[in-house]
Amino acid sequence: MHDEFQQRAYELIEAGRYIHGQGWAPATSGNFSARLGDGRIAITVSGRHKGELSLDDIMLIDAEGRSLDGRKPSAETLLHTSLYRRYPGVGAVLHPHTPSATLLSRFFLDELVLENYELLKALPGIDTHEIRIVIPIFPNDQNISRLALKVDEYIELHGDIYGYVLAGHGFYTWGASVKDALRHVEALEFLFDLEIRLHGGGKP
Ligand SMILES: CSCCC(=O)C(=O)COP(=O)(O)O
Ligand SMILES: [Zn+2]
Repeated sequence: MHDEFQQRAYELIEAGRYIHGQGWAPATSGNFSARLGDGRIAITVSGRHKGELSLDDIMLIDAEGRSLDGRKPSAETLLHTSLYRRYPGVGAVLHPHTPSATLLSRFFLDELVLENYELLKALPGIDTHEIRIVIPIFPNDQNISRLALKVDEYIELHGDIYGYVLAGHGFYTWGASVKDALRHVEALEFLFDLEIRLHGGGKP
């Protein structure tokens, strides 16, 4: 019987294999995390290849993002912890570097509106295509704590979001479980791709 850390870690390993297999985490890009019942967070060690993760590539941090084993967690850890802080129901955060999310900011300035897509029903609480959701696009920033603050302030001002894009970088989305978050990755990447094509881009 695996303990909770191992169960979440294996889910992240499997998600990483799938995400990399789709071409959504090239080289060592992307990072993934899952929250445990006691508030600690299992997260990918910084710089690891996300398609070839093993148990040793997943580590534990506290809710503030501090390493609990001396290793270096993802460079983008604070983007994960601020989402867990804001959303108590969130159990997993996934950050892929998909082609469409990376290209999106070349087509849209500071937000993407998604509406009238049946696939929006893959997102939590949505049961009709007759809905309009906004995916904010933030300028990329190497200062992750400043970026995390900017995302948090946006949510405070505009209300809940399903994910966000970092310009020329990738996107973040989350869910109650790793499985839910992965469904949101797939749905959003599909819709980003459609919007790019709709606005004159070829298949990225
Ligand atoms: C080579 S990708 C640059 C860093 C990045 O954007 C990323 O998602 C991976 O960083 P991590 O520290 O989580 O491995
Ligand atoms: Zn990244």
